Amino acid sequence: MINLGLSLYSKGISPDKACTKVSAGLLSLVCDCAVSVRVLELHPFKFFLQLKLCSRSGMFARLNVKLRPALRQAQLSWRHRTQIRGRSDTSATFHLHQDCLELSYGGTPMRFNYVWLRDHCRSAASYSSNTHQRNVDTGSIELSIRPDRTTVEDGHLVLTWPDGHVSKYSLSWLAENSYEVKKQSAVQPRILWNSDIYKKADMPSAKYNKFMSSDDELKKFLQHYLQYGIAFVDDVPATVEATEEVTKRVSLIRETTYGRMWCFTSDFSRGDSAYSQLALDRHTDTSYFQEPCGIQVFHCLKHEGSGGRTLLVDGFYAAEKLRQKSPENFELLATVPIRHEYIEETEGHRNHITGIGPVLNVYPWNNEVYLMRYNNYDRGVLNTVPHDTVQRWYVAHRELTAELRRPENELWVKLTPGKVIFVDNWRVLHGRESFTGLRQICGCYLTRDDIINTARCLGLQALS
Ligand SMILES: C[N+](C)(C)CCCC[C@H](N)C(=O)O
Ligand SMILES: O=C(O)CCC(=O)C(=O)O
Ligand SMILES: [Fe+2]
Repeated sequence: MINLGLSLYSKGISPDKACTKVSAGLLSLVCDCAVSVRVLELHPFKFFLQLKLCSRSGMFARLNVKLRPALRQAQLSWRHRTQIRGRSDTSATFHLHQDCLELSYGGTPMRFNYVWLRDHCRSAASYSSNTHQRNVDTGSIELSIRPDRTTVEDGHLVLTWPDGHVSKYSLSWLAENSYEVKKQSAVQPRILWNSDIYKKADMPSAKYNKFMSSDDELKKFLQHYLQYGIAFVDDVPATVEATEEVTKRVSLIRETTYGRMWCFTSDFSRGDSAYSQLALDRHTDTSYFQEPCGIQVFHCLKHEGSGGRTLLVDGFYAAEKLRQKSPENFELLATVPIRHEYIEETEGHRNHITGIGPVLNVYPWNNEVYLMRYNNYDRGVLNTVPHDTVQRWYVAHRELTAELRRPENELWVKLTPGKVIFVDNWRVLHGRESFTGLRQICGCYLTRDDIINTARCLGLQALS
């Protein structure tokens, strides 16, 4: 870890404000080693800003900048997150321990297990660079394996194994793939929002024609979606077909018991409150699936009446508030498995679906929330929790509910014909106001894997 003083040539930065006020390229930092740097990308994450920096001499680095909201002209401490790339003078040192090889490179000490190193050999015999698949038979690696010879040559760690096989790993590959670097990185850089933050960010909607024809427009849309968990396409013809066309640009449609593309109105055609005129409190959908649907798409094709606005709440913003205020309640919601259930017994439909998992799902290596299940309508009988935990669970659930219900966290939008919204159903809760008159909504669910696949193929950082 390197600690340097930094002067921030941008005033009034706080974690919340940073989300809206600062965008890539606006910050100029000068560090006390007299290297002036430019910000290429910026991702606010918890109490850090993640910056991708480029110096005049072309060095790249990713940094976590810790924010101290109280300071206006902030003196910030910063932490090296990954190696500095493109430097020929980057030195590396290694140490062979009993159980691992310790490598110091780019300021980060990293430990690599010996079996791991043999297992991750990238030589042609061990790994196919065409198919990106492993050829090594992991089951045949001696569990007590150690290299006979270890050197660093030309930016690579070179190991010779007892059977004579040589493995070469580029130092930057090792750094990028080390646990030490991963545990400091956000899998998905996000901008957490309340209504004010989202409105001030003033994110533009994509426009149908451009969205359908330009990959750049699609990329911008996906960047927006990945950062905020919601994104809009405007000027879409108010038909199911055009809505389907738009969704197919980003992902495969996930067919469910509601169909592939669905169209619903308040006709009680299904045994669920969505098919009524009632208000619906904030919730995530399909919490009763073992894997809740990743994305929900809505397009209001028609509304002749009043009310019916859509409510959106960033569940991860609320979860982070809970983590700050009551880490033990956060922990409880992240560990106690609960059941959600969908029981439908109507003339045309019989379904009984259940899914079990905690309200908050957190990656264990970096404590990042990646999925929230929150649906009080569909929450099943609570019998997966021992007696002495039940009361504590309700207290924790209440505290999360209070955060989710803060008026300042509510973003209300009226969906109108032409406006298609994509909602990250693992993160952003939706609800609706009660309404009168004929209101027709079409949409579909999408698979999360596929939208992220599209984003990654367009060069965006998504779940890396
Ligand atoms: C979207 N569509 C109207 C098709 C289905 C609605 C499903 C509603 C269910 N209670 C849930 O939250 O999953
Ligand atoms: O009617 C709406 O706006 C949304 C209803 C709902 O929650 C859903 O369909 O999942
Ligand atoms: Fe819903």
